[in-house]
Amino acid sequence: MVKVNCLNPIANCGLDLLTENYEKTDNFQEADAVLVRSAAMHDLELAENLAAVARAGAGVNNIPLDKCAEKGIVVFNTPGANANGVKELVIAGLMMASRDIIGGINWVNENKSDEAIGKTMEKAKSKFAGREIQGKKLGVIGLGAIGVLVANAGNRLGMDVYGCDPFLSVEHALNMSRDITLVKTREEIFRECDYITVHVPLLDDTREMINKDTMAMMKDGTVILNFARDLLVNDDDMKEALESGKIGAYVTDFPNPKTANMKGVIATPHLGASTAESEDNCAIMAVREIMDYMENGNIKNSVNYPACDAGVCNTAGRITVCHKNVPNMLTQFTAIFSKEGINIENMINKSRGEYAYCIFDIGAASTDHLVEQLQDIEGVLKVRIIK
Ligand SMILES: NC(=O)c1ccc[n+]([C@@H]2O[C@H](COP(=O)([O-])OP(=O)(O)OC[C@H]3O[C@@H](n4cnc5c(N)ncnc54)[C@H](O)[C@@H]3O)[C@@H](O)[C@H]2O)c1
Ligand SMILES: O=C(O)CC[C@@H](O)C(=O)O
Repeated sequence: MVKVNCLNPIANCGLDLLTENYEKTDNFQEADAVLVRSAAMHDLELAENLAAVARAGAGVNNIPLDKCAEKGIVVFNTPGANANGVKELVIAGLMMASRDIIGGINWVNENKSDEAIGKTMEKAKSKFAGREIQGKKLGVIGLGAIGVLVANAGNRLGMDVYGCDPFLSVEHALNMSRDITLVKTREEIFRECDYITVHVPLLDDTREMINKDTMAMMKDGTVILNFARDLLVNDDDMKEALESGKIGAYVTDFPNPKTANMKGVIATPHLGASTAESEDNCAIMAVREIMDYMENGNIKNSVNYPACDAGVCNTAGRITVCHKNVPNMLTQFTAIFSKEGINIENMINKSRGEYAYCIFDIGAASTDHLVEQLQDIEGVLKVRIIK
């Protein structure tokens, strides 16, 4: 029985895929697999039995990826599964920053008892006048699942769209409208655009990419949209830029104690992926990834181990090994099978940075004795019997 712990609520349509071989547990420490959304995992103790963590979403900065890799715990995410939900909220953000929709709605609420509201509003409305986005320049930093959808939507809304992504994948490039101008550096976006939206993961290279120096390059009144992570922006510098008018508005899905109370900020409470469709897509993808890993040892969409797919095992046994990507590991593994007189019928070994993963399909049923010997090799992080 595989024990699954959910650190956040996960949509039922995903959990319903779990068969009778799986059991939900409220105890994180006894889980073999964990499903998580935004819960912070950095301070959690990782038990020996934990084999997999699936993030029902894109960002994995709430998960200690290296600590997991070091313990042979494979971490998955669900690329693209919530991208449309975020894109739609970004478009709402573009509109809210351009037309004073919020000021207007607040005015109606404040004046809802006015019998003559139909007349008074005609006088009041000039306070809430805005500008149109058509013909304005939109800069998209990060052209991944979300960035490409935002760039294409901006283009369809008549915006002049610039995009930047030093690691642009072929898949995303193929999905991008040819009307979008690709630039090499984010500085070109900072200098050119009226609206700048960031869709990058939070990494050392992207942390506080919107700061005093980069905002100094921007046109006066530039609108910044941040539906990625709050730490991509230096909040103190943003406050100064909003006060001086350098930045016209800061739209963020990640308010914190500083920005929640900052003049010029339009904030939503991390709502980007909070749609029934996104939650369902993420839950289904995350559960399928966990099931394929637990049942077959296959890895798809991992963020700390290489992709590895051996299909369903049709030999007598299958053993998987998470290990350090260092010389001489395979020789030591195969020596053990050879000593036990077991034929390796199929074998896949893949590496990713410091870590590697091996699937052995063997001609005999796997035994605890085999696992113990493999586990004793220096550099081996986790060994699992699949069959
Ligand atoms: N508001 C929400 O609810 C919500 C929902 C989903 C994702 N997110 C955030 O949005 C981020 C992007 O999500 P996604 O699904 O598009 O992920 P993704 O992995 O598909 O795309 C990220 C893109 O950023 C690019 N990138 C990395 N470093 C870069 C750099 N220095 N400069 C420019 N581009 C760089 C990558 O090449 C990739 O194409 C996530 O990491 C997450 O933090 C927020
Ligand atoms: O799970 C959520 O609600 C948000 C997910 C989002 O931040 C992500 O990175 O995918």
